[in-house]
Amino acid sequence: MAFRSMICCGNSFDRKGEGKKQTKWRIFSLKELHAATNNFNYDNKLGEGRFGSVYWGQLWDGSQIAVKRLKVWSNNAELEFVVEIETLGRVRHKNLLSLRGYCAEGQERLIVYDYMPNLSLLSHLHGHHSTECLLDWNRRMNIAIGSAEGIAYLHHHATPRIIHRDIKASSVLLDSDFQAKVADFGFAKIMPDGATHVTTRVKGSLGYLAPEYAMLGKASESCDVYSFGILLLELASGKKPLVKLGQTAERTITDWALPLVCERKFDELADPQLNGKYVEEELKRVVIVALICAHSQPEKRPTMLEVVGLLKGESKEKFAVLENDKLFKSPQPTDDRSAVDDGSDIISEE
Ligand SMILES: Nc1ncnc2c1ncn2[C@@H]1O[C@H](COP(=O)(O)OP(=O)(O)OP(=O)(O)O)[C@@H](O)[C@H]1O
Repeated sequence: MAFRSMICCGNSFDRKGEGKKQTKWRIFSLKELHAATNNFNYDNKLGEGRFGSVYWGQLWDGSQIAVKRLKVWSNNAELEFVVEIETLGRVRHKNLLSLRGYCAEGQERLIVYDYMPNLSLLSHLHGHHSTECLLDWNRRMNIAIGSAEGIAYLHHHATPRIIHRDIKASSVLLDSDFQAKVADFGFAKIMPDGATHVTTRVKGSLGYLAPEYAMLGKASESCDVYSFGILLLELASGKKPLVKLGQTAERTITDWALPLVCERKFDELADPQLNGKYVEEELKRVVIVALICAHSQPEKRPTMLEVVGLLKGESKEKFAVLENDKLFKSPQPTDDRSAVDDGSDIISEE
């Protein structure tokens, strides 16, 4: 199927502008989704997550969709599913992936989204598209600010407020203009316990979990801020949240980045794929904000609204204070080194 290679580098791909026009929220029939996805054909499969598989599809009007077919559900949870999905469906922001609708027939639970032609940040940083180097510094900055704005909207403007709980590179999708669309918000909450491979208390992903969330299982906005900090470091450096140290050992991306920041070696933090083409001031801003977001003490982390201002360079005085935080003074006091231990050893990958 041709769509697999249809990576989109500019405006021209989205001929009809489907990605931009506001689509009406509605209920889909199973029959319609079968037709759109060629009966959930393997060739249409975009990928598989913990909660189910995602398929590319095309509706009768030509618009492209992504259909998430959930794995585990039971007949009697239909009402719960519909109520939660209807709530999420009302959340609209330019940097959030809108839900177009859903289908709940028999045991089937499906969620329909707009298809994002440039796929996820993960695929550009570490996956299929990482060698194509489509993420120049300007795009990365836009993605950083856009995704921060999307999450800030969930925390501060959505009613009820939404804690994402699973911010990571694969949850940030990219539209035809490489604008960030944060996906899967509120999703960890609506899935019944047992449908994920992590513990039933903690529904996040390895390497991105705030230490207090990993240990106590209590989600809050500041846990999202922590995960966002990890995502920012990943975006700037091209490194994974857990950096390999030989065959078995791993260290967290914050453990790797913090000493470099203390020694002001910002050039060593930049993704080599950028070939030195980045704006130094912005890189420094992203990395410092990232490490403050990933502070071990939740009360030291900024809010997402503050993060937006900092990334945009609007809060110069606040940034000057952060830059001189004791976290960035070399040598590292033991307390602050633990800032970067995400406590992820309590979660198994299986
Ligand atoms: N709207 C979309 N447009 C394009 N690709 C999508 C869309 N939604 C999901 N995908 C892709 O489908 C794949 C599976 O997504 P899914 O959200 O189920 O899992 P995940 O986020 O990769 O992992 P997990 O859910 O386990 O945390 C990913 O590669 C994702 O990039």
